[in-house]
Amino acid sequence: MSTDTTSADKASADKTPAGAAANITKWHSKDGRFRRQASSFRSFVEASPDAAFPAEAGRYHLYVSYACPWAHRTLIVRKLKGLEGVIGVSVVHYLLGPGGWEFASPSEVPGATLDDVNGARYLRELYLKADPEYTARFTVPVLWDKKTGTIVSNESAEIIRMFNTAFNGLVAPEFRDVTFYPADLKEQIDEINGWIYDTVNNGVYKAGFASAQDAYEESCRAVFASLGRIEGILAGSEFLLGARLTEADLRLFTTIVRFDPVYHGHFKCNLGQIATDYPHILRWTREIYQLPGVAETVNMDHIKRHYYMSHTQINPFQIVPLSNGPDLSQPAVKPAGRPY
Ligand SMILES: N[C@@H](CCC(=O)N[C@@H](CS)C(=O)NCC(=O)O)C(=O)O
Repeated sequence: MSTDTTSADKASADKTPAGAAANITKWHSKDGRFRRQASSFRSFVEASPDAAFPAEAGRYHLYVSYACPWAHRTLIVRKLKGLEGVIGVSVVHYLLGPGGWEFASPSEVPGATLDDVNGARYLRELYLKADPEYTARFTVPVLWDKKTGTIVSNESAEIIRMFNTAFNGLVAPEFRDVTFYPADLKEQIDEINGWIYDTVNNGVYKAGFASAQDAYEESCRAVFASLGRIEGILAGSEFLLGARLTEADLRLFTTIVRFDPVYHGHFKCNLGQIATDYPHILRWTREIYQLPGVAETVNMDHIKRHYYMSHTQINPFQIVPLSNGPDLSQPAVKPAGRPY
């Protein structure tokens, strides 16, 4: 992940509401390219009771947005690892407004929650509680430690690794051996995550937030080159790395469910669509969507409203398009192709 310091990185440094309002949508650097900042809180919950952050039921709390593809990964792994009774969740309002992510009652915004753990109105309050000197962006997801009152991690890639193993002693027996990062596939998972992160997960953002034509075109073409490569892999394989569902699939899935309804139009990734041009990716998306518990982590209303209504520099009238993309509840039919 890039650690370049950009004007976007510093966008949240001005903590006054006016400063935040002026900066919240400034995501691109002087050269017109979007660079995602590196996450700041990088501790790990571990199984050992002697660890700085030992796994304990009810001690850790996850703050997410249903809209955010990075937060979405953590929600899926929490669900598929049977961690719902062990780690609580709070969900922010879909709108990323001038003050950053804000909590809302479910009666005000269905699907959102208030912050029952810290009583915060804005997510930024948690960051400043954890580190009063914090000057970077106030992002979701956040894994919060209720015992020490701090942020364990705000890096989704690492939160899903913790969820994968650290809490195994606390989950029901049927979830203990479930792993999305099996020892024999680690290298392959890391390798595929690398190019999928750069060209697809983050690639759509690089296309969408580019403020220079060449930066947009380069990123958009890279998105579709990788989708073509992925379509080829999934034509001959049930999941990205064979018959086992891994972390690599879950990380890609959250971008693909947003692709047709959001990235195709809003981020101008319009050289193709999953529904019509990538039958193998569509089959794979449906397969994952239909795993028990996954569909309830996909809130298309929050997803669409977040992107189309928050990024007013791209969509000033905040019109939210009607389509939700392909119906993922339809049977996951394998199109004609190589047998796997
Ligand atoms: N590296 C982080 C990235 C998280 C991230 O960029 N989240 C976005 C939402 S999709 C966010 O909260 N942005 C708020 C902001 O930048 O002000 C992760 O994967 O956990």
